[in-house]
Amino acid sequence: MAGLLETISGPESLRKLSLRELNILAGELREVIISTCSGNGGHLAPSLGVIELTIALHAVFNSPNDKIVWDVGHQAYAHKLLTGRRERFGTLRRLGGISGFPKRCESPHDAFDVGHSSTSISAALGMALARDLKREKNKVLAVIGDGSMTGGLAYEGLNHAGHLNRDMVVILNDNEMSISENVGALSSFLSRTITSEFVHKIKKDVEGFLENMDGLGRGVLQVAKRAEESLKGLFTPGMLFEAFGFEYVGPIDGHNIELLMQTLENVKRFDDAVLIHVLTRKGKGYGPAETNPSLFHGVGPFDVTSGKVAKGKGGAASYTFLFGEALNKIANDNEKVVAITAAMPDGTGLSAFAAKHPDRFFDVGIAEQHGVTFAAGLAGRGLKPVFAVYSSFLQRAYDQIFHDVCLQNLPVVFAIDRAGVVGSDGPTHHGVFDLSYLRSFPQMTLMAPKDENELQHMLYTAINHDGPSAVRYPRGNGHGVAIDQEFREIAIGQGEILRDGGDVAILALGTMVYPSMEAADLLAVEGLNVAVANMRYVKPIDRELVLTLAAKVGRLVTVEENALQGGFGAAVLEVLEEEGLSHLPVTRIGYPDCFIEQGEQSELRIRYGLDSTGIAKSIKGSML
Ligand SMILES: Cc1ncc(C[n+]2csc(CCOP(=O)(O)OP(=O)(O)O)c2C)c(N)n1
Ligand SMILES: CC(=O)[C@@H](O)[C@H](O)COP(=O)(O)O
Ligand SMILES: [Mg+2]
Repeated sequence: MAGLLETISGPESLRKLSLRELNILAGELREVIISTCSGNGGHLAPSLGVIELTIALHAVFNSPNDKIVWDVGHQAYAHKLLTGRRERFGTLRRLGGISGFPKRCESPHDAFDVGHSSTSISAALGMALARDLKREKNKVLAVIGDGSMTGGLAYEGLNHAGHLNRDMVVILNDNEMSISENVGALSSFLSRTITSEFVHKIKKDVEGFLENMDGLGRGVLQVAKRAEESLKGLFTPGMLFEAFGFEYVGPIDGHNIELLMQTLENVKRFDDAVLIHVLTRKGKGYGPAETNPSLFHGVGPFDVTSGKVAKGKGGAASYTFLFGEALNKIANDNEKVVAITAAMPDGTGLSAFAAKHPDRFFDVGIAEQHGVTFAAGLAGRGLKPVFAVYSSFLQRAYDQIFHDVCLQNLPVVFAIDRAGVVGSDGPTHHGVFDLSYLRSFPQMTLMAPKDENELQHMLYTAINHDGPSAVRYPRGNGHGVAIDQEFREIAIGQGEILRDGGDVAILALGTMVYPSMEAADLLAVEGLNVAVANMRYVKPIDRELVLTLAAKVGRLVTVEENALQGGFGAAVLEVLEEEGLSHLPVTRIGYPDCFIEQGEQSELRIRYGLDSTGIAKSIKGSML
């Protein structure tokens, strides 16, 4: 590692450096971030894009007294390196290591925990208000990307902040990218810099013209200038933010440390709500990431020289890919099928659908709430919307699922990807609550496939079902099973027995079916006869199957990749209670009542006893 960075013990060290040294430091930060991400994976392109901005922020403001709130937080690697985490940076995103996102428990410089988008303005406003009420002195800054500005929550924050006009700064980091290309009217509005330059030129020309006209009074010049200002306002991004009550500064070059520092120093003196519009390049300084910022947005390990991303573990295709394939095929025959993503066409496997059926594909931006209600509108008019969404991001739209979909019994299909633990992104991103939060809604049909072949049949079943439905499946590879060429419906609410046995019955769901079968094999070696059922549906649950196994075997074990609170096992307990069978011994295996840390998916499943050995161990323990 190069020399300057090693001398930085905290942000205060930056203030001793010359501009030249700050620029050298930017290069060193880039090197460390690229090399660490090449081994650990991570959000490389977003972090490379804000290195100069991060240096300028920490050089001008006084964190942790001043509060810097990063939106999403996936761009905060330079911030981490400058705020005392250089030595631990090699553990980024690893089990037991530092988080890929700001975390208050990790450092006093992390003002707010993040991972989900568009929260920064609201959180920063709360901090500004708290400061004023407590008569403290500090500055509060929110750093938000143009993609995150597509989320409605950002406007709720802007609306309130502009109205209160407290001393706070919003920095809009505009790189014209979300994970993929940014979408929506706002994004085209923000990129009107050419028009703004054009207007600036007109302004200069008009000024020159008026100044050269003898006989025109100063008043006329001022009126003309005001007219030019309003013309400028009509054409520049500033108009929008000024309408919200913010002072608008920019757009400025987000890779020019000197300019950034000057601007921040100026703004530091204001005590109003100010928005600084900063233009940056995603992936800045690393060729492969600049060329392909989507790939390097959140990337796995890669070779630094070639920019080649390491092949995964190989083997079977991912659930995500097979979902996309199946949806494409279903949509070929059913023109009512439309697909929706909230800014994740690649991550959800919908890119192929977008290419094939562009008129039936909708990227709504980072707007899960809108995505759900939009889907409800489409369904209400006879279409079959499939909203492909990560489990943890769908949490955003809880009320829309209730009020706009379930209450009206509208046939919206939720294709819930990243259900279960997701790995290195950690607690903000694990999808371990969807069974609990969806199961409570009347009219909802909720299923989880044991493998990728069952996923395609479930998707087909959901699309043909006349009511709300959800299919949840994990991040990562399928099992490599054969994929049927014909779709078939899987009877709603019907599970299947995969293995008979008389000592104990495992009722397994989704990703836990195969490890449960393996656990049964392990227990067989020890003389235990274990039945295994693939329950398929959490709602409606297969009551008959639960009761049959309860009667035949008498000892039940439920296994799910969800929080135990309110999950699939809880649904089984409810059935038993309703049937007067509460006395039967039941062991529930799933995630406990805590937030699950970051780590490889396999590491976490082992840690929480959700691998075959862990399941076998719990079962043996329950029989002692
Ligand atoms: C609620 C929510 N939905 C989706 C995501 C996934 N996501 C993470 S970053 C990102 C794009 C953010 O774009 P922007 O704010 O412009 O930051 P950039 O990566 O361009 O720096 C998305 C869609 C998320 N983190 N939170
Ligand atoms: C920061 C963020 O929310 C996304 O970039 C997320 O990390 C993507 O996760 P996947 O890698 O599972 O698509
Ligand atoms: Mg962006």
